[in-house]
Amino acid sequence: MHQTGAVLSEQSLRGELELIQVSKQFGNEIAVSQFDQHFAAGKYVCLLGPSGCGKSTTLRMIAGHESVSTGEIQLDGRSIASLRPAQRGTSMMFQSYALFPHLSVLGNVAFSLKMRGTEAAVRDRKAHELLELVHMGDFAQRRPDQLSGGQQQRVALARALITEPSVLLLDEPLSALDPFLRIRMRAELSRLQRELGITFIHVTHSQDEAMALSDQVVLMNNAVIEQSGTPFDVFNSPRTEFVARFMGGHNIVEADGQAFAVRTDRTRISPGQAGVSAQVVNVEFLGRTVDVSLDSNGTELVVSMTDDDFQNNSVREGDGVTVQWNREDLVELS
Ligand SMILES: Nc1ncnc2c1ncn2[C@@H]1O[C@H](COP(=O)(O)OP(=O)(O)OP(=O)(O)O)[C@@H](O)[C@H]1O
Repeated sequence: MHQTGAVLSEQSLRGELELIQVSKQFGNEIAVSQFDQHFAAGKYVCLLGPSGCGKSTTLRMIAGHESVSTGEIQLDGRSIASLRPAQRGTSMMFQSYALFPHLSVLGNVAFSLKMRGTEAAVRDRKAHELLELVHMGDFAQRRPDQLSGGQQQRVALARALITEPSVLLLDEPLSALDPFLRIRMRAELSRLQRELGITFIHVTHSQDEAMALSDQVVLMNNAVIEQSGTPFDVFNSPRTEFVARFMGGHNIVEADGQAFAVRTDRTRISPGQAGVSAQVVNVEFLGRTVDVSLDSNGTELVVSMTDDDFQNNSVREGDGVTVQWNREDLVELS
C-alpha cells in the first residue's frame, strides 16, 4: 500500500454530509423532491436508481454545478449550498474523465493546483503522490491519448483527488469500461476510499455495483428516496414493490390482500408438497445457479436454485409444479 504523506496528512475520517429537504425544479419538472439524508464521514455511498430518477441532479447539487431550488447542504458542519464548486471541499470525477488532451498526465493531475496558484514544485510533488496512489506513477509524462480507458480513469481519479476533497463525487464512473475492467476498478475504488478515509458518493444505475461497493445505498425513484440503508438491509428488507423489483432476486406474492416480497432463492419447487400451482415458462442456466421462471395464474415467479438442486429436481418448460415458501421469509410491502 502506498503512503502518500501530504495527501493523507489528515488521518481522521472526513466528509460528513447532510442534505436537508433538498429539492430541484427545472421549470415545471421536479427532478429531486425533499431529499433528506445524512451521510457519516468516510463512507462509501451509492445513489442508485433508474434513468431520470434524479441521481445526477442530486450529485450536481452537492458539487455546486447545479443550484438547489430549496433546502440546505452541510459538509463537515458548514453550509455549502451557496458556495462555488471550488470552495466546497467536494470534487467531481466525470463519466467521460474529461482529461485535457494537450496536457501530460502530470499536467492534468496538477491542473487544479496550478489554477489555485500553487507553486510548480509543490503541485508536481503532490501530483506524483496521487499518481502513485492510483498506480500510475510510471505514466506521468504520457498524454491521455496514449493511455487505455482504465488508465485514463485512474488519472481522472488522481486529478479529482489533488485538491484533498472531503467528498469525492463520481457520476457513473465505471460505465465506460468493459465488464472485466469494471469489476477490477470497482475493487480499486473501494481500496482508495478506505485508504483516504473520505466520503465517496457514487451514482450508478447498477444494483450489482451498489451492492458490491457501498456502506450505504440510497435508492431513488421519481425524484424521491424510495429506501436508504446498508446493501444488506435494502436487499433483505425491501419496503416497497419498486425496491424489491429494482434490487432483483425477489418474487412479489399476495396473501390475504397484502403484497409481500420473498427472495427467489427462498422460493422452492418441491414435488408432492402443498403450495401455489404454476407452470414452467423458462429455465435459465446461470453457472452456479439455475433460474426457473414460472407463470402462476398470470403472476410471474422465479425460483433460483443451486446447480445441484436443479440436477436433483429437474424441470422443463411446460411442466406443472407447485411452489412454496416459508412464512418467515415473507417481507411485507407497503
Ligand atoms: N438541466 C436540466 N433542465 C431540465 N431538466 C433537467 C435538467 N437536468 C435534468 N433534468 C431532468 O431532471 C430529471 C432527473 O434527471 P437526472 O439527470 O438527475 O436523472 P438520473 O437519475 O441521473 O438519470 P440518468 O441515469 O439517465 O443520468 C430528468 O427528468 C431530467 O430530464
